[in-house]
Amino acid sequence: MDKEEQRPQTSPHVLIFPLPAQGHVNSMLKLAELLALAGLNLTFLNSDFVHEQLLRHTDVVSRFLKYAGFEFRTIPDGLPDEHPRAGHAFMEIFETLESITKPIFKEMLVNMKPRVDCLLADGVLGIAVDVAEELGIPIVQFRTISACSTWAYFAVPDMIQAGELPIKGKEDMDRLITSVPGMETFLRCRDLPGFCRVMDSTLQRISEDTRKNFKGHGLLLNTFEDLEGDILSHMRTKSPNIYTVGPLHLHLRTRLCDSNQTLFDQYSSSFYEVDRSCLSWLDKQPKGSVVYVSFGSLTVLSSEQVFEFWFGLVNSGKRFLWVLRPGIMPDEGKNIPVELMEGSKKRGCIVSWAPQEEVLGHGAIGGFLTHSGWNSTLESVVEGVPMICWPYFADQQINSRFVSQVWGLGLDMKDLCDRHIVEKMVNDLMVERREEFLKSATKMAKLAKECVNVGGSSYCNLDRLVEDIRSMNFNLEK
Ligand SMILES: O=c1ccn([C@@H]2O[C@H](COP(=O)(O)OP(=O)(O)O[C@H]3O[C@H](CO)[C@@H](O)[C@H](O)[C@H]3O)[C@@H](O)[C@H]2O)c(=O)[nH]1
Repeated sequence: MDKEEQRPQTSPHVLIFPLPAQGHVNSMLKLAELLALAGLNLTFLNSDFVHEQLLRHTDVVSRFLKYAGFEFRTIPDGLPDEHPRAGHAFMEIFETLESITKPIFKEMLVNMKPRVDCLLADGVLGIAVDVAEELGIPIVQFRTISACSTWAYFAVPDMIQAGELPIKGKEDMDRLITSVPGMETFLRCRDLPGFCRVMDSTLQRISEDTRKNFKGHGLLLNTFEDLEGDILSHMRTKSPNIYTVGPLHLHLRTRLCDSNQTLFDQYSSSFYEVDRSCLSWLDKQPKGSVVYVSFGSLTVLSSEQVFEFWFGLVNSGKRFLWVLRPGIMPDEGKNIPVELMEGSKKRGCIVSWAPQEEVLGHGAIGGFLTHSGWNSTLESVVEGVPMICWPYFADQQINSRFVSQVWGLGLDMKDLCDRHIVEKMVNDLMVERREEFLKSATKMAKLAKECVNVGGSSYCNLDRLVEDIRSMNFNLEK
């Protein structure tokens, strides 16, 4: 029996289309599994490149076989195989998605059987919105970033109109931005993404795509009301139909446990080989003593930057577990100073990719030095781990401001990359201000759990989304 015959006939068919990037595919796969558990028929559309990584490094494809109504399909992202798909070069994908992927996607949708009843597309895929509109298919968009970042992106035209953008140069960085409702008192120029610093086509595209997010049948966010309720209330004045369903990884874990499914910690959607040896190393470290360091899947660092972090970590005298992903440092080749090698041997563990969710949940972890990608931020929030933020690009700049200024969950290093600052911040996080950060982090972790439990806001919103998709009745006044 092929997949088409296995699909429950009474359920609608939803096509899920993520941006082909680790941070996007991770959360959309989790959402997909939640929807599969709810019995919807789903097609998950990966780029050929991403699908190959998943096949190589995970069992995710076989894992989804158990859902009768689930199918993976693939599509080219238009980039050559050897493209790094990281750092600022990643942005080139938006051009090839438009020129190469879009027409293929349209034809795929026209011919897909059974017919697609609803498109659940990544909110940065303007191409999906265009095609859905052209073919008259209902679309729910999913922004994989925080509500606060989405809201700041939405306000870009207002910032321009108010003369607050463009930023005039380095001396302008501490100026307060006052035209983003809800952030008037603390959002500075330096908290805006790099693309706001130069008025180019990226800024225009991101701003236009974000405006489109508020025009579909619904906007889905991987966040929870207790974390971002204030900003969400501003957003709801522009788009009443917002579903907050996060933290998705915790939500999925909870619902899988409820339905007695496979343990979540054995489930990876990594594009890299996961090195689980760091878990045995963590087992040998004292409780709360280790700083976990990871900059996600897209950050690119110079060897100078790597050495500044490394010296800062070693000089802090604290234990550390550091993920140095393949390709994170394209200019590697500099000799590593002896004191770094020795300091790392004594107190460090370096791996090329870690089982991050499990690492953050390990009792030995006391803090997280992060690039403030939204998944990493949420994973830290869920485990009650305080953060030092070193935002690299895009939404990360805003997330890090909220972590330090609004939620009190850690420190924001912003544009600084200096061994003395790293050392001081590690000491502040792990010793001097430890109690203060732990208190807020523990409280927020508890609220996150409540949101995804039966009756919690994210739990109810997911049920509402499934119901709305089933009835194809997106009440925009809800
Ligand atoms: O060794 C590692 C390192 C990371 N991860 C996972 O990889 C994901 C990384 O996601 P994220 O923290 O969001 O960072 P990026 O990979 O940089 O994500 C991109 O996508 C995010 C969601 O849209 C944005 O917030 C970021 O700015 C953008 O760079 C997380 O789920 C981590 O658990 C691992 O499993 N092992």
